[in-house]
Amino acid sequence: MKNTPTEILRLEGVSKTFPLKKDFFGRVKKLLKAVNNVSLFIKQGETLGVIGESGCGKSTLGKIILDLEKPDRGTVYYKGRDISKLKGKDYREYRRNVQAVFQNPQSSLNPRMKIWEIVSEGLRINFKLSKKELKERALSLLNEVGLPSSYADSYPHQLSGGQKQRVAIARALALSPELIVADEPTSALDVSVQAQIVNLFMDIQEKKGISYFFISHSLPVVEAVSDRVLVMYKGYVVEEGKTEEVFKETAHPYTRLLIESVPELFSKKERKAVTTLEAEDEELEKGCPFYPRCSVRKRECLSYDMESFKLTETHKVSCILYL
Ligand SMILES: Nc1ncnc2c1ncn2[C@@H]1O[C@H](COP(=O)(O)OP(=O)(O)OP(=O)(O)O)[C@@H](O)[C@H]1O
Repeated sequence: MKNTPTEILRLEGVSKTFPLKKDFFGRVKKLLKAVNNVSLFIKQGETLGVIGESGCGKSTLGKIILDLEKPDRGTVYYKGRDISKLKGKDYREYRRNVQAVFQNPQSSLNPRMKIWEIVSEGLRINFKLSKKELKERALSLLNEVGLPSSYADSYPHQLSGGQKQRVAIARALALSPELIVADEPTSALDVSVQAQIVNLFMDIQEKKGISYFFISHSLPVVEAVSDRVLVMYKGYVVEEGKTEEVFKETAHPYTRLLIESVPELFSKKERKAVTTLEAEDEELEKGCPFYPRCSVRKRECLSYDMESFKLTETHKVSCILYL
């Protein structure tokens, strides 16, 4: 019998708001809903991609998974256990097993540390290892990410952007994590280097069976790496499904709009007539947040509570047209 992959992470009904406007006395006047009632799961060895335009809540969701932001509502489960209740050894295990690679390797690497020290820092903190052992482990990690050992004694400023991102990946791998939150890991890199880094992520996954929560506003990158995809709009997941469902059987008008804006993903014949209305991007008190920009909107959308509709076992959409 084939083993079903273990579920590494699950979010249930997670929301996060930030104070948007404060009055003269510092009292909060308006709240920004950055993440809105999001539920998701990530299984062992799979990549869950997240797409959506700037400010839709992708990074906040990533930070919630990493416990760098606390949700106001909802629960994050690591292997079935609520992370807000994990203590001591159990909490440390979760933090070791869920690592991050951020967009800008320049700012995420300490400029005063040598490359081998950066890569082995997590091991130094978590395990009692000698300097010799740490360096040996760092050299092997550099090798895993395609960097020659001769870089071990260099400093970050001596490396190119792509090489620095390889160092950040090696650092994330040092503690043998089960899940990596990769937040726009290729966006700061030259186009020619982006594909190499995407390939590195995929090679590592194949060898180690790691899972990725892969955030990117680049649709071709997300399509290439992901098994499943979430589409976010103003903090809501408006569509989710297997990669081919989201990209080929696109259901939500917003997802269609996103895909339309990347010409190489859609041949002219396949393009559907979805255009943005000229309406400004106004904030609605209730109803579908995409309403002001939607070309297929109806009056009922203004009272729609964003309940999701199952198109298949794996494909879900939050749009009143499907209810
Ligand atoms: N610490 C914070 N305080 C106040 N507002 C915040 C904070 N962090 C994020 N936000 C706001 O929450 C919303 C979602 O931000 P987030 O960074 O999660 O979006 P994103 O989809 O990752 O965008 P980008 O692609 O530009 O990184 C944005 O409007 C952002 O300004």
